[in-house]
Amino acid sequence: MAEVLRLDGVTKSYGSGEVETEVLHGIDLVLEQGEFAALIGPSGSGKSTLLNLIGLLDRPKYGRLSIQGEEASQLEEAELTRLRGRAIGFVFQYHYLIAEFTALENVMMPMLVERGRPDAEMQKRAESLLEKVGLLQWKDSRATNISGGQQQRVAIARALAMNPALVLADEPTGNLDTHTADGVFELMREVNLSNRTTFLIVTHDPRLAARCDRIIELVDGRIVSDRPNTRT
Ligand SMILES: Nc1ncnc2c1ncn2[C@@H]1O[C@H](COP(=O)(O)OP(=O)(O)OP(=O)(O)O)[C@@H](O)[C@H]1O
Repeated sequence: MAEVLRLDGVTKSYGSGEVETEVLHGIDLVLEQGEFAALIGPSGSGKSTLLNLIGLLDRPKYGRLSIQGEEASQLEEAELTRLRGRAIGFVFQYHYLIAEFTALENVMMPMLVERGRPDAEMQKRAESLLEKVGLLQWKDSRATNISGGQQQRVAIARALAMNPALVLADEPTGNLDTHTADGVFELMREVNLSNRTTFLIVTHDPRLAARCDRIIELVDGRIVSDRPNTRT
């Protein structure tokens, strides 16, 4: 199986000198293509910090981190940005859609950033992604004129725009009611199964974690348990 992510002995500290505090202590983690994993743990255990490192938004203090075999610590900022854009999709608790843009334009954004100018192919791909998330008929609606669940579906379509190997989702259903959360979660699962996209999902919701294939638990900056979930 292809390895999408590898962390060896990754640490992260905040502050410096006497006030430096290590919040991640020697994280080892491998995610293979097609995995659907939950990252759980109490508030302050380091989940978002770990997601930021994996998402190449921040750098570890020590240790090695590679995405699709590319060792990130060796890369310059510009190369990191390129790797991030190509390999990783992000879904956050708040969707961060651009309010003035339509659903279609929001989904096209990552492709525009990469290629500079809109073209017909980009538009076709954005339309097919919106179709996949069940929102093609809303493509010309402004991001603010659709419901919270629909906004999060657009955010998922946007995360998939560059066909990433890995999607990092930080409390993707945290703002949604149970029914809508279930729909958004199902959608991520469908994408995982149909494209073999790897998902790492931070969640506080034990119901959702229980529907992932693997549950990784972080406590005080350490992985204290990492187990396959047999209940799915
Ligand atoms: N920018 C920062 N500067 C200093 N300390 C930080 C910073 N970000 C996080 N921390 C600290 O690092 C630790 C881990 O925080 P982190 O946000 O990663 O935890 P979390 O598990 O995601 O929590 P939550 O579930 O509440 O989002 C906490 O002790 C937090 O106070």
